Amino acid sequence: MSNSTQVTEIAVTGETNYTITVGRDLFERVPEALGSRVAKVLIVHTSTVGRLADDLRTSLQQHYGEVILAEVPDAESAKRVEVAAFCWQILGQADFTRSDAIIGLGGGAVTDLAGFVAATWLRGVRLVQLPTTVLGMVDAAVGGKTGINTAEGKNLVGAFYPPAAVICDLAVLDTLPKNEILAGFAEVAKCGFIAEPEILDIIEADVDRATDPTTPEFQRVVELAIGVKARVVSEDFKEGGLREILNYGHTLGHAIEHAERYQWRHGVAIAIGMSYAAELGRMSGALSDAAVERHRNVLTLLGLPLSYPAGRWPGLLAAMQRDKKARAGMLRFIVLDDIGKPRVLAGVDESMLQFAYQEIAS
Ligand SMILES: NC(=O)c1ccc[n+]([C@@H]2O[C@H](COP(=O)([O-])OP(=O)(O)OC[C@H]3O[C@@H](n4cnc5c(N)ncnc54)[C@H](O)[C@@H]3O)[C@@H](O)[C@H]2O)c1
Ligand SMILES: O=C(O)C(=O)C[C@@H](O)[C@H](O)[C@H](O)COP(=O)(O)O
Ligand SMILES: [Zn+2]
Repeated sequence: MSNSTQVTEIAVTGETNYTITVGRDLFERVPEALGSRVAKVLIVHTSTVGRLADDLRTSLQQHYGEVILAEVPDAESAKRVEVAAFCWQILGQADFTRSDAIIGLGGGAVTDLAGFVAATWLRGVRLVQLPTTVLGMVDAAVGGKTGINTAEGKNLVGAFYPPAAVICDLAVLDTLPKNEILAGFAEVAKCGFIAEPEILDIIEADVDRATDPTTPEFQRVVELAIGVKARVVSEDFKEGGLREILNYGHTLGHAIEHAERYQWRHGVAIAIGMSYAAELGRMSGALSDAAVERHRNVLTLLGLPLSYPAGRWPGLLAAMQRDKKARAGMLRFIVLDDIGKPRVLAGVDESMLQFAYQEIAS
């Protein structure tokens, strides 16, 4: 078990090369991550991490000519084209060039937006991600998927755009409310289900320690989850195949987020999506009752929901048709044959989809 103050570096390789650093009190490394060519820096953040943004700006002003703050609306309200346009306007008015840089400082919503702005400004400027939620650290900020939502659905506009570096400073989680930590653990558990059962063991052994950012168990599960993502992204950056496994629970989960008008936390919706995917895995043949029960147990330990109202099925089915994994109008899901054995399930009969939904409907 690693010491909670140790610093770990996890490499993403292949089509792209960068390092994810995990530890405590790491923000002094930001100038090194930005590099010496940079003259101006834009820090995209929400008011919830305003103090961090102010402190970071003050420290970066010793190194760079201009450090600008862009405060954006909270949570999913940040992932709108109007907010991207607000950032583009700041960049334009500050004469940002290709040798300048953007920092995403916040939860997954901010890092998705900041990444998208970095990918699109002048067709790409340097990006450093400083995630401040568990979900951002294990997932959103670390894999180079960037994007915003549209009225029709989640993440429908975006780009694959790698960061130059990701710094996961666990100390910034001191202010993160417990319900946000637990929502982020949906993606941690996802990595446990699809690839790394040790994560599930640690959660089952002592969920309070596993979800307490000051413990070695917490740093261990965060690093294991980042390791899963880094390995997958290194092999398949642009989601030609393997990367789809990171979408476990997301087909229904994204439809629920849409149905809830993006007022729910992503991880909470994904928890229900994984409970559904487990039922589909059982019905499509291979997943054992015990493995389905393990999903329920782990998600319940984390205080995450497993079910959604029965009457919402028609709307969810319509929203799922817009899932990025669908091909020629045919829905595809990630299901498990066993814990750690994901596969694509395609061409499923609508009646089976509905039958699986009945198993999780409240
Ligand atoms: N790009 C990807 O690969 C990827 C992966 C997973 C999720 N996502 C996206 O990430 C988003 C969800 O991210 P999230 O769960 O971090 O939600 P979020 O970004 O909405 O943050 C959750 C809440 O925590 C607050 N917050 C953030 N850091 C804080 C801190 N240190 N102290 C106190 N409050 C803090 C935020 O202001 C917000 O209110 C979704 O839009 C989802 O689609 C993207
Ligand atoms: O990194 C990936 O690939 C993922 O699928 C990770 C997901 O947890 C994440 O929510 C991602 O944003 C989903 O992407 P989408 O393209 O299905 O919207
Ligand atoms: Zn996700």
